Amino acid sequence: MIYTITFNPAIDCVMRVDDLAFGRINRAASQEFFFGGKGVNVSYVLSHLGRTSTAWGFIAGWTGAALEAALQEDGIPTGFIRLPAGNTRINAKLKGTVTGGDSSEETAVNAAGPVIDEASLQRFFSQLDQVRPGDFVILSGGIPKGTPKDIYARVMRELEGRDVRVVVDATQDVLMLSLPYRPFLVKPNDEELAEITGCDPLDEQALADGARMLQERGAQNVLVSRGGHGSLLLDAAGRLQFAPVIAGTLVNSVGAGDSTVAGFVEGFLRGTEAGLPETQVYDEAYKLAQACGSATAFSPGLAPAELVNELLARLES
Ligand SMILES: O=P(O)(O)OC[C@@]1(O)O[C@H](CO)[C@@H](O)[C@@H]1O
Repeated sequence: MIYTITFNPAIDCVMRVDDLAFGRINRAASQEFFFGGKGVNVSYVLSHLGRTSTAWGFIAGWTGAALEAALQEDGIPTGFIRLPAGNTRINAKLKGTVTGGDSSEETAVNAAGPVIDEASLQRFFSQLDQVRPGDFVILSGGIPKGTPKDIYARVMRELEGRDVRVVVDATQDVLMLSLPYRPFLVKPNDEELAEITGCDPLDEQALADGARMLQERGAQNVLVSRGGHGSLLLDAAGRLQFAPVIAGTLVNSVGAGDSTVAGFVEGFLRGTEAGLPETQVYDEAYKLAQACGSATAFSPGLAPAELVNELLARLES
């Protein structure tokens, strides 16, 4: 089983606004709602690829109830802990031109989200008893204010010795503190890696050094997404590869990184299930990761299966 864990899920309100300016009323040309948060997005992309995962994490209030109902309606099993107070956050994602500018940009305002109380955290830790050998646990996204920065590390400590592969998609201390527990995959983007290494901007050499540092500290596979510049993978077999971006038109970058994570996990499972040798398994995982990330970037929503397959075929040709 794959469990995605989103400590701070969100309803993403995506609005197209042209000539955006502070200090006045801006009118949106379009508005769409997506049920998200990083782990939830991973669950959605996995389901597009035909793989079942269970979405865990914390929800609150009417927004949380709406998110849970939507996932269930979309066939994604859930096991969220309901917090006693607050509401699951609504994140504003604005796309369009800013006054004075001529190119379209993406601006996000991510809300803080509800506080996770101690009793709910305890319930969550009891839930981890359900995780079995061979399972994947994907810890994705930011944590609400007041949640200890070593929370992902604590989850991993709890799962230690159970033959569980853990993926960590987090930033700064939350990521760094998880490394001694040997996460199967970490996926910082280049900006996050720059924050960690203190080296900005990162050229290819600095990116490679940063990835090696994360591996030396414990990560098994390190996948660094670089937006329009492609990505790099330092795999568990010690091979470093840079991949250029797949050609296409950017429609939406929200969730592209999460789609990359989903693709890597699904590709790893497909390769393993097919009995491929280790290095080929990572090659398959990396290709599907790229195809899924780009399929989301080129679509209004998350990685449609048809486009994923089309891009994968392009990478394989
Ligand atoms: O605040 P976090 O948890 O870092 O990021 C949350 C978020 O921006 O990540 C997803 C895209 O990756 C969105 O669905 C969501 O709004």
